[in-house]
Amino acid sequence: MGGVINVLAKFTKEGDSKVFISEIKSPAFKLIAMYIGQSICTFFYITMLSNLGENIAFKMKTDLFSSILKQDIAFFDAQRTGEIVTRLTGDIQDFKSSFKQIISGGLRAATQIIGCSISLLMISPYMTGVSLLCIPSVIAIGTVFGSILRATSRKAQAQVEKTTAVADEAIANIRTVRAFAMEELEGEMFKIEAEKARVLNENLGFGIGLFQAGTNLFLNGTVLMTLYMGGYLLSSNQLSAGEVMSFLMAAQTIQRSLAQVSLLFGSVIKGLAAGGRVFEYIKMEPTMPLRGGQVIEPNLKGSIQFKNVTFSYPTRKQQVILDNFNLVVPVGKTVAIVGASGNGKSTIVALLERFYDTDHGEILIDGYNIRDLDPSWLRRHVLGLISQEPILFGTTILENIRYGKPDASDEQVKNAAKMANADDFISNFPQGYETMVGERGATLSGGQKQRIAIARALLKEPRILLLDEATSALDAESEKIVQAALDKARKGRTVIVIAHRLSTIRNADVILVLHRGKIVEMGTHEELQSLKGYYWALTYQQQHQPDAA
Ligand SMILES: Nc1ncnc2c1ncn2[C@@H]1O[C@H](COP(=O)(O)OP(=O)(O)OP(=O)(O)O)[C@@H](O)[C@H]1O
Repeated sequence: MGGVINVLAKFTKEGDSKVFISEIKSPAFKLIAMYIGQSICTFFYITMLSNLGENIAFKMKTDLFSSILKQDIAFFDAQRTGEIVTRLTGDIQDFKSSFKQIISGGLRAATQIIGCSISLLMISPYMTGVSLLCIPSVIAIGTVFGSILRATSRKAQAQVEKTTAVADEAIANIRTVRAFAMEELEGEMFKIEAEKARVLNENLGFGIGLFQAGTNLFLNGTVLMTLYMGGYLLSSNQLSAGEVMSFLMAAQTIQRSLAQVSLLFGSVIKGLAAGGRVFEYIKMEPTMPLRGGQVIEPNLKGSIQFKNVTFSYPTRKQQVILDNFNLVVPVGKTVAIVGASGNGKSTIVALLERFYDTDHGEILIDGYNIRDLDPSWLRRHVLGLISQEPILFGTTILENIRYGKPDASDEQVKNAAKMANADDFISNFPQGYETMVGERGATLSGGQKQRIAIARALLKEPRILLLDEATSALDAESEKIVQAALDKARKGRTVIVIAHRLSTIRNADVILVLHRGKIVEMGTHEELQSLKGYYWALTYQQQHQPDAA
């Protein structure tokens, strides 16, 4: 009452009203300033945390993708696309969310624990020592539990990867799934894998729940112990009531913060496992780098030699595909390779492209061992591969052809299309070269896709053309048009043709018959016919069909 009277008395004196108002205003202003300050800090804190998380995720994503693109073809033989894509998407997302949660929750908890521990120490070092005894125990339990749960988390994420791979394959091959009426079975297969992932994730949740419950019990026990000890120290006059109260308040804040830390435990587990999976791929070094090695200027001429080549695929080492294989293709000549299915014809092309390295022997182009040449340069400037199933990208025809030479002008693209007998049908589309081809070229016929693929390969003006069953998937009519395009493309180039159809192989300079990784016959069509051996047997049926040749 006296205070109020004193304040009112101040009013009576002229000029003192300003002092009074400033006394009232000053705390209010401080409070408002504090609130504004807090909002600004919150804004910066959230924005910065979000930026940090996004930048880390961006860096991981780009590093991971470029690392994946660099990997040996053998890596892709062993992994399913869906599994690889899960690491790029799901794992990085998990890592990012865990990272943000750990930083935001962890920072708050850590500052509270440190601040309150200092207050506790100042009030009673003895009681502090006893109360904080629990922390090392929580850390010890957390470490043991953590390693067990991290393994479970990795298993769960690997299972999610498998589940995605099943879905990815079914969606990518939806026409085959539909044609075989396998929708229900695919759905069932997905369910089985998803079920396994659910169980593993539930186990993980169970483990995390157990850890959190145990930690909470432990922490609450510590608060009880503090109460008991505080009562004892109060009754023996070693601490005042105020000190005990302050101690309890600070101890409870620590307890709440530690409970918060234990809640973050799940995120730490998930984040570490997801990060581990991402870095496993980022750190992986391919055995065959994309770049590095000799670049021959102006260009190679294109003679090819396989010298005592022995090769097995890395994923199936016990099966020898080429055994001491020898082959010479002079510059500008066309060599056709025939043989029953599975005899290693496509393997020869894969080795020339350096998708794999030979186990023994060497492959030479113009006398240069291809291991000494820059692989990217070799693929971009020397070799042109056209395979049975041309893969186009879901963009325009123009961009698909330009894929062969990214800096090619529209005119060069058009010329390549003309050489591939593709310009006519492209120009007949309402949007011409700007026509979108759909995913993997789904909106084009087989013959049209193949001619775009030929144009794409011709655009880079390769010295060597590798035609791996380039016309096998086409009907007789489309085959004729594509074959005419290929005949034009062959001129002035060294060509290796792998084919079953007589019409494709009979004009080759030399025909080789491959049997179990070895050349068993070699000669022109007429020479091999007269031998009445493997070649004759392979082509017999076609010769007796009127439209085959
Ligand atoms: N990526 C791979 N990983 C493991 N083995 C493979 C791989 N590609 C092919 N093979 C195996 O290598 C052998 C030769 O295959 P290749 O494709 O070279 O035969 P091909 O003569 O071209 O057959 P086709 O005429 O049927 O195309 C086959 O037994 C095949 O199963």
